[in-house]
Amino acid sequence: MNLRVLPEEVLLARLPVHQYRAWSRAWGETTRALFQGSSPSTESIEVFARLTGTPVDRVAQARASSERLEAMLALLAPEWARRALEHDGRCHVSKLPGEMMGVELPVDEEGLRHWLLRLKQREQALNGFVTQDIQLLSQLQVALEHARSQQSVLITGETGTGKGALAKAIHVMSGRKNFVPINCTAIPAGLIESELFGSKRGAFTGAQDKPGLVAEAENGTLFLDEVGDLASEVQPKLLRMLREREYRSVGDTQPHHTQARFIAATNASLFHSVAEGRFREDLLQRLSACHIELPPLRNRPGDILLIAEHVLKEQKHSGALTEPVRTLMNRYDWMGNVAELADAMRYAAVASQGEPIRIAHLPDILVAQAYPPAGTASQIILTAQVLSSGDTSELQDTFPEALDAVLQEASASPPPVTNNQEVDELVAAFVQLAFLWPGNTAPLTPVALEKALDQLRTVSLLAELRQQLSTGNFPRAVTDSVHSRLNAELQDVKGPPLLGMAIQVLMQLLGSDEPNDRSALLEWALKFQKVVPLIVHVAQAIQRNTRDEPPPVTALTVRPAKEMHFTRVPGTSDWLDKRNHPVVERAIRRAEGVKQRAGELLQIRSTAHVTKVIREHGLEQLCTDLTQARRAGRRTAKGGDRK
Ligand SMILES: Nc1ncnc2c1ncn2[C@@H]1O[C@H](COP(=O)(O)OP(=O)(O)OP(=O)(O)O)[C@@H](O)[C@H]1O
Repeated sequence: MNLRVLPEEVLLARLPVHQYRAWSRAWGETTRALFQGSSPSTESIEVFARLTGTPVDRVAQARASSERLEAMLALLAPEWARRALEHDGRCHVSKLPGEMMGVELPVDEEGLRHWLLRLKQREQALNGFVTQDIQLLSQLQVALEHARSQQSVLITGETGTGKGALAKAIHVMSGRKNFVPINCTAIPAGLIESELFGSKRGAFTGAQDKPGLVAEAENGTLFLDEVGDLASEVQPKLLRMLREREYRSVGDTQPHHTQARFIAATNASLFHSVAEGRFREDLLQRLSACHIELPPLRNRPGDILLIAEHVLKEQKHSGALTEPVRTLMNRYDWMGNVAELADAMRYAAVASQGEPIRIAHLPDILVAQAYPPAGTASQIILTAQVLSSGDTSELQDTFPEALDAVLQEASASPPPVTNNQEVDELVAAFVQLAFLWPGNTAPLTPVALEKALDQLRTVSLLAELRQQLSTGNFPRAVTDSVHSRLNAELQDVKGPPLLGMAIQVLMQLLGSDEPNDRSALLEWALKFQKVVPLIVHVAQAIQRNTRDEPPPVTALTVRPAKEMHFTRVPGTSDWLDKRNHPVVERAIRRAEGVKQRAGELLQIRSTAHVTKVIREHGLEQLCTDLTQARRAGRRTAKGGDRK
């Protein structure tokens, strides 16, 4: 049975651990998508098929007739299912972290040893080539499968996407001897033939007996970089060599045989070049026995920080990036792809002298291009991040004016919302600010809660900071005064961020099963002045319900003291009242995607995780109550209409 739903197999034989994690995350998300709702999307079936190496129609059929992953696996892999049922120790369906399911693979020890050996080899090979992009991972899979063959590989992709790095990885995997690169652009047309094939003494002026790069790559790999620029007179000779594994040195009459393996790379479209007559079609066919197209970095944004950390570690740096830097890196348009990213990180590693990378350590061009325009929500996010990163010298050095503008704007009125993206960013800004609330696991007392409620008005908190910043002396005194003021304010606000919890409650509500189009919700709910009071209501509800409890109350266990309905909590009905009700209704109906977006921005990968956080914080009951209250409110409103 060619079914590869085996994280263990991936772990042991197919991918190194960090890539296995990406794989298993995709696996988890896909299986969840498959089993959420009644009919799974075509996309999730396709992804599942790709991940498992099972034909799409078989997956679709199996899914149609099973309600659980185990049952589906039983259809696709009955032998495993039988053994799993019989509790065969080495074959069972097991739960992986993050509620994922996996099937453990029965392997004999000999096989396991063999796999481990191969794993080690692969890890080494792909050490310098990191990705979590699922499409690229499957391309790598193809590459690795071809590694040991003698077939030529053609790697295409924009400049700096890592063609050379991948060629090297394939070479290492092949277990061959030398890796001999040649850049076909760099060598003049007149010289390339002798460079490649070698020459006989006297073949041309100054010619010596010289073996070429093909000979050097015997039993190894010849990497033809920028092959699209290969001189047209050399193309037939290369073709002959690929076909017959034979070539002649310049000036030599005797043919030589070669066992070299050829990997070619280009950022030009060879298909175009063929159409324009600049590249031979038969040569292209020969070179591309296995073709891998490397996607540009903009199509795999999840790789940006992963590769950045990897490059930093290569530079013996800890790999730590401050939050604002992460934001800027994600905003930057990496035209030069991984090569540009790697250069930027090498620069930052030197500039930071081992400290976590801050904005000031990044190349100027990156900061200038990626820094969001003044007054936008994105700028608020960034500002909030900088403030919370505890290193305001970054701001003073680099953006005092920008910060001032942001804070002024934010305190005067919510940033203007011009389009959906801006609205999204506002949400993000708000959620970010909420999550920046300093917190720890010490008890949350009612007094502290009172204070926290005051501070829930994030905008006024920012305004206060602005006040502090504008009256203080740059640089140290300001920082100190801001910090001491904040510290005094927040001193006894302990526990996980209250505002964050409240937002999660809100998101849980808004992310209820109603589908699609979030713009009305966003327009209504996610402007600061409207969300803040709502959040405060929720927070006050928590407070009221905890007041009866003798303090201290640990925030981690903040939950209604007894079974209660949210509608009974005084002060909460006004957001469900007639005036707001239709708006809330509409908003909730259009809420799909908010949790996900917020989750993404918080680097919480799945909505399930957000839900988990809510669960962990004991807010589930509150959510249920809120949802019931909403439904009850809806019924009342309908009843009212009928009257
Ligand atoms: N996936 C990756 N993981 C880690 N480092 C990478 C990755 N891809 C590329 N790099 C690094 O980025 C740099 C540029 O990569 P490389 O030279 O292979 O790109 P290229 O596509 O061959 O560029 P060009 O088109 O200019 O020849 C190298 O330092 C390489 O090690």
